[in-house]
Amino acid sequence: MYAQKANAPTRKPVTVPSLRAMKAEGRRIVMLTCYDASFAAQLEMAGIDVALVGDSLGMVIQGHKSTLPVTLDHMVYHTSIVSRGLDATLLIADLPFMADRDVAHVLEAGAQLVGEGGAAMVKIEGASPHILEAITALVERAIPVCAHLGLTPQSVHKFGGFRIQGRAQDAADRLVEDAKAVEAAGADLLVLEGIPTALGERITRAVSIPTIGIGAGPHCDGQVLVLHDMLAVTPGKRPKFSKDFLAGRDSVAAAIAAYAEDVRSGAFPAPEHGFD
Ligand SMILES: Nc1nc(=O)c2c([nH]1)NC[C@@H]1CN(c3ccc(C(=O)N[C@@H](CCC(=O)O)C(=O)O)cc3)CN21
Ligand SMILES: CC(C)C(=O)C(=O)O
Ligand SMILES: [Mg+2]
Repeated sequence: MYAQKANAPTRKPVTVPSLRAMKAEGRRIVMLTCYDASFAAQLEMAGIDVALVGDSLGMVIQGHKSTLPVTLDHMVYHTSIVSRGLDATLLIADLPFMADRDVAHVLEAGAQLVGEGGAAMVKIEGASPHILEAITALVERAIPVCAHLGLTPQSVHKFGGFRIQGRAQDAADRLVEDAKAVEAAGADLLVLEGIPTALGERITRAVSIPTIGIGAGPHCDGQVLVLHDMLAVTPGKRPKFSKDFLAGRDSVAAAIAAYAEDVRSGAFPAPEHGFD
């Protein structure tokens, strides 16, 4: 961890219980992905609540076309270097593709991401029976879990691309049931990705744990974006739900601060960042 800057204001550490308190009090949760110590220090100084070491690093750091080639070793490495740049910001790490092959692998991955990597929480995609079992197994060992539903990128081949999920009524109903199931299994946080705005609102009301949206509309309890998308350094096409916060600003610090302010005020996401 970097030493506290002499005149930097101190911030209370963000914790798993404090995220629940934020939902209860209607204070929006600000989350960004992060992959190294220097950017972690930028997130820390901007007062970002949660940093996510996403397996999106396979795309924006490694240059792959999906998140599937990312390994547990890659995730542990990036989690450990991000953790050195953080202080009060809560750190979450993604479980990579196929770390969920069985509960033993999930627990080993959780042990490495939290024990070696320094994450406070791990994120796992989906709500199939073996995922629910894995969530409970982690929570029973005091590893808090962030669930992830909707456009879960590790299912890209099943979806036939990065497609918005939950558009049909039956698919929407299934996602509401999945959200209740991950909460019942013990998840403390829920990322909703690539779903219609109305469904983001419905799920946020159906669960008592905070929801964090990315392409899920403005009614979620918080928002997350891929860091490279909001700084517009992602090569090629960026998802429609992202926004360039560096445009018209003169520093990375100003862009990250503006993102935090716009999420907290409700200015981001705007209707054009959502799906009907
Ligand atoms: N740079 C980056 N940003 C992300 O948000 C992101 C990643 N990488 N990698 C992992 C996943 C993949 N994600 C993506 C990627 C593309 C679309 C996309 O192109 N969506 C279309 C909508 C398609 C539809 O309507 O069904 C879009 O226009 O945004 C969405 C999510 C989100 N995550
Ligand atoms: C987009 C977020 C939610 C993610 O899972 C990632 O960055 O890998
Ligand atoms: Mg991910």
